Formats: sequence, structure tokens, C-alpha cells
Amino acid sequence: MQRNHNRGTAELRPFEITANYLKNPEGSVLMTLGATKVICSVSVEDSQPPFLRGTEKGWISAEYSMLPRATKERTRREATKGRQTGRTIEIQRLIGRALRAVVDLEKLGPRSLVADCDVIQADGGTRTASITGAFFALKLALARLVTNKVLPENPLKDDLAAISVGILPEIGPVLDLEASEDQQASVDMNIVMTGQGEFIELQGTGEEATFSGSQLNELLYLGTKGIEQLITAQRYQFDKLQHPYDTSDLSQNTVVIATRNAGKASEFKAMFASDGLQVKTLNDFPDLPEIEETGKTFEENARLKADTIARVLDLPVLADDSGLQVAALHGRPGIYSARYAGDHNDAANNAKLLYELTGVPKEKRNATFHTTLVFAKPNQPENDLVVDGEVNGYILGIPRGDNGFGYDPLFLVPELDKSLAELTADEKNKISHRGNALRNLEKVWRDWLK
Ligand SMILES: O=c1[nH]c(=O)c2ncn([C@@H]3O[C@H](COP(=O)(O)OP(=O)(O)OP(=O)(O)O)[C@@H](O)[C@H]3O)c2[nH]1
Ligand SMILES: [Mg+2]
Repeated sequence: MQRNHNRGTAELRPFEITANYLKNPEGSVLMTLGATKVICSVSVEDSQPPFLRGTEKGWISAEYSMLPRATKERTRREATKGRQTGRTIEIQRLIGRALRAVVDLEKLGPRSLVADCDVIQADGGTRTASITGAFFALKLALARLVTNKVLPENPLKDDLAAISVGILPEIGPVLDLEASEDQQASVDMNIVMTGQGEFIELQGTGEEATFSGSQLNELLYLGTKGIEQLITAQRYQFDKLQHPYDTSDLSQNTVVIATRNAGKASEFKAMFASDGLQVKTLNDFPDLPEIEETGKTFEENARLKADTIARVLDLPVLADDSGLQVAALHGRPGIYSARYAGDHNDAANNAKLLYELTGVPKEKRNATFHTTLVFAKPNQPENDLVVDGEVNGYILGIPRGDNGFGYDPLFLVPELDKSLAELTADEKNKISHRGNALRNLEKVWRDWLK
């Protein structure tokens, strides 16, 4: 068994959170996750449920429904049947509980919020997509109440998202089940989690099957990673609504690179200048928040940077994840090169590297600089263009040269008998990991961008 579109076990389907989708509600969202589409709206009412009358406390509830043709075959409307199914009631209670967990109901005051989640197309994960979308609609509604001075203070305590995970035959634990997978899964589970990484609800069940503690841990790990991505996207989306990023002055000849590293930026500028292309980096968009590099590989981190920024800026974006792999240190610092000594500090990183290599003889100090470049178009992670580049050398015992950045003064290129920091920018680009990766990109990106 293989997942559709060769999806990885830890990969979400492409998703999109379209804010302010409807005109009337205080908050509204079209949430899509693969082919699953849910319209979520949040309405504010100046009344309290009976059990809160006489208090200053507010309430949040939810209603869930599915359009007849959301499913492969038409399902009868619950309104026509005259009653809601047990499934519907269970799901809407779940959505209400999830939303209430992240709002201070005292601060909400004597009013009610109702989240309506209407599934217009169902391809698995409708309840979790409803929660993720309803939360965003709620966030929009509460922000509006604060802007309009209805509320003195925002009662939102945390972010929130939900996702499904499951165990598939032959594959094992996977993130984000689509409907065809849901039918085959021996175990499926819905995870609802806050931005702080706290669980609100776990619904896990075996179907003619059982699951072990270690499988449960794996499912929780996958779910956590998926939810982190959803929450990151929500935060970006929200920030973007508060301060839209102005990309109008970017010409056709601009490449946006998702980096804040000035050393990388100047290398990219020099390399693209020969093509007549201008480079912008995240430093040109100071409002963009940090991207947490939670991936386990260079490629995962580069995708995270490129996909996130491409989505936010709505432009094609190139990202670089790179690092130094030292043989005597079993490939370390690798993806942790920037934060090897804690915070990102080149001098401390170099000092730590030298310390860890104390007593290692010259011939055993071989190392490789690696770069993975990912070029991403907005909201099409499946089409990401991925290329690599490397350069081999040795780690010196004493730094040499003042050019470059990072570990350059410690990286000896044996063919030139010079450290990377003793090379001019042009000389470094001709042989460097980043230069090699760009030359590999050069061969393919024009066709890909068409
Ligand atoms: O001497 C070096 N010459 C290089 O040519 C080079 N390329 C990468 N590195 C090191 O590896 C980390 C990458 O980490 P990284 O890819 O996450 O980048 P970063 O965090 O600095 O910036 P960003 O692109 O993520 O914003 C960097 O910080 C550096 O320590 C280099 N060191
Ligand atoms: Mg980084």
C-alpha cells in the first residue's frame, strides 16, 4: 500500500485557511485539507444559556452538519429526517469543548458565541478540519470584538488545532487520514491540541484491531507535528491579516529567499546578480515571525521555510537549509549547525567545534558542507523543487581568513589549500555547497516555474 500522491507518513495534505470567507458572521473561514472542505463561521449573540443567567460568564457552542452531496453518494439532510444523528451530536459537542478550552469565558462576558461548521465536501478528517477552521473563525470574531471595543481585553488564551492520525496496513502510523485511508485504517485517532502543545482531547480507537503503547506514542508524535504546522499557518495567516505584506513593488525579476542569515543572503545576491535577478530576504519583511526549524532533515527544514513563506507572501520562495557534517562527530552538527552552541552565534559554534575535535588528528578531521535548496510555489508543497549541493574538506585546528560566515574560517578546501574564509565571495561560490546546489537548481528551476 502506498499513500496517494506519494504522501509521506508524516505529511499533511495541502491545506488552506481562507479568512473572512463570508460577509455576515463576525468570524468566518473556508478550511480545506486535501479534498475536505468546511465552512466555519462564528456568530456573537447577546444572550447566555439558561444555566449561566445571572452570572457574568459567556459560553461557546458549536453546530456541525454535512451537505447532502459532501459525500460520494447523496446523504439525506438531517433536517428532512427530522433529527440529528448521534455522530453529529458527538462531533458538535467535541468542537464546542475544544473551543471553550482556549477561551477565558469570564472575560468573554455575558454573551454566547456559536460556531457553525458546515462540511461542503468530505474526504476524511471533517471533524478535525472543523475544529481547526472554527478556531480560526473564533480568533477572527474575538479580534473584531476587541477592535470594536465590545470587549476591553481579548479572552483568547491559546491557539488550537486538530488533526487525525491512524495506522495503515503495510505502512504503519501516519498523519492525516483521507477517506480512502480511513476505511482501511486498523486504528484511527483524532487529536485536539493547543498552541502550547497541551492536549484537549484524544479519541483513539482500534477497529477489529489493537494498538500498543509505542504505536500510541508514534501517533501522538505525528499528530503533534501536524498540529504544529496548522497552528504555525494560522498564526502567519492571522498576522498577515493584521499587517498585510506588501509585495506589490516586487518586480518579475525578484527572487524571494526565506532566510534571515546575512551571509547566505549576500551569497545568493551575488549568484543571482549574474542572471539579472534581484534578491529579497526575510529581512525585507521584518514583520514575518520566526519559523521554527522542527524538521529532522535538511530537506524537511528547507521545505518548512519555503512552504510557509510562499504561503504567506503568495509568491514562489526559495529556502536554504545547510550545515556542516563532521565525520569524527558522526555527522554532527548537521541540521543543528546554526544552533550548535545554543543560540545562533558563529564564534561560540566554532569554539565548540574545535573543542569537540580536540586531539583528533588531521586526517580524521574530514567534513562536508551540505545545502538543500527548496523552491516552493504557494500552497503546492507536492510540487516543491528540491536540490542538494556539497563540498568536502577538513576542519582546521586554528581559524584562517576573514571572509564568509559561520564555520568558513575552520573549513579547509584541500584542492586550494585555503579555508573558505580565505576565498573571495566569487571563489567560494565556485566550489561551495551553496554554489553547487544553485548550479543544480539552475538546470531545472526555469522549467519548474513556468
Ligand atoms: O561557514 C559556513 N559557511 C557556509 O557556507 C555555511 N552554510 C551554512 N553554514 C552553517 O550552517 C548553519 C545553517 O543553518 P540554517 O540552514 O538553519 O541557516 P540559518 O539559521 O543561519 O538561516 P535561515 O536560512 O534558516 O534563516 C549556518 O547558520 C552556519 O552555521 C555555514 N557555515
Ligand atoms: Mg535556520
